[in-house]
Amino acid sequence: MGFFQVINHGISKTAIEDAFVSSAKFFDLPNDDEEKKKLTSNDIAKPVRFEGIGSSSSDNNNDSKDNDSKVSKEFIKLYAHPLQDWIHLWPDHPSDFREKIRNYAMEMRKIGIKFKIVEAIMESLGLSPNYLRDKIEQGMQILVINKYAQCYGLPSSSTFINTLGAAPHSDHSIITILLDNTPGLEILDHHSKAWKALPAVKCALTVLVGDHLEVLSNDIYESVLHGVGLSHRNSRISIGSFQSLAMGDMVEPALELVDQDNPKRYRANSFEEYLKHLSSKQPKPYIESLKI
Ligand SMILES: O=C(O)CCC(=O)C(=O)O
Ligand SMILES: [Fe+2]
Repeated sequence: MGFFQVINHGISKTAIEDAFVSSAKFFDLPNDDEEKKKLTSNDIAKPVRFEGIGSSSSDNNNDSKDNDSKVSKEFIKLYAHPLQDWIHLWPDHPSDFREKIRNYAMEMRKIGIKFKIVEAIMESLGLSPNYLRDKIEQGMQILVINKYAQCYGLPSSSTFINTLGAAPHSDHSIITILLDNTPGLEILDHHSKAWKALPAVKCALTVLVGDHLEVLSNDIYESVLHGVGLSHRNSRISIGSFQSLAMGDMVEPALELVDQDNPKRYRANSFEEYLKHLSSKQPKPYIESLKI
């Protein structure tokens, strides 16, 4: 279905809790706070940027204009690898933001790349566990911290079809590792074509298949359409760690997965190209634009 959940991952509870507390403190700063004002931008190419509630751009490639107008979330996007290139651009208050978010980013990188997740995915495809290892290690990591507004007066069964937190989209990444402080993510089940709420497993990491994994696996893995509804119960914070190759590195179907019966289904493309696609505001989802 394009995602899996990981438990017993060994990431310290403190690192996770600290990242959520520090993120909440950032979002709680008043909107005319200097730091927020300085980082506010809807230029998607910016390595660090904040967007407050009600703005009209989005980092998701197939949020439609109609959906955008209803979206009720704010977020901060942070390039996070190589850390030393970016951390000085991150907010420096709340005073512990850089430290706590850096720790979190490093934990996500460790579990995603240095340990088993990417390796296991490569192995499951019949590729060497080290496939693209160096490129992935030197690749990009982007953190997106989202805060969804609490929405009073909603029926408890409301879904994002009615009231959007994040419009349906797939991520551009190879994988995205997500954590949230309250449930809300829904995914489209390819088989039944129904939207389903993700199982709420305490402390589980949710790993989403991104477009670039669909490409490199030549359609064995399919990236997952996902979105977020708003809750009447409480506001929600989620932190996604997007793992990709470097900006200009080309991603294409692994040659080992291409033969006469399984021709190449996608053209080679890069993260840089994805950004261009986003800025062009084409309605076509990025992954569709890559299909041969
Ligand atoms: O908030 C979530 O659970 C999902 C966020 C998301 O899909 C994204 O930032 O790309
Ligand atoms: Fe996403």
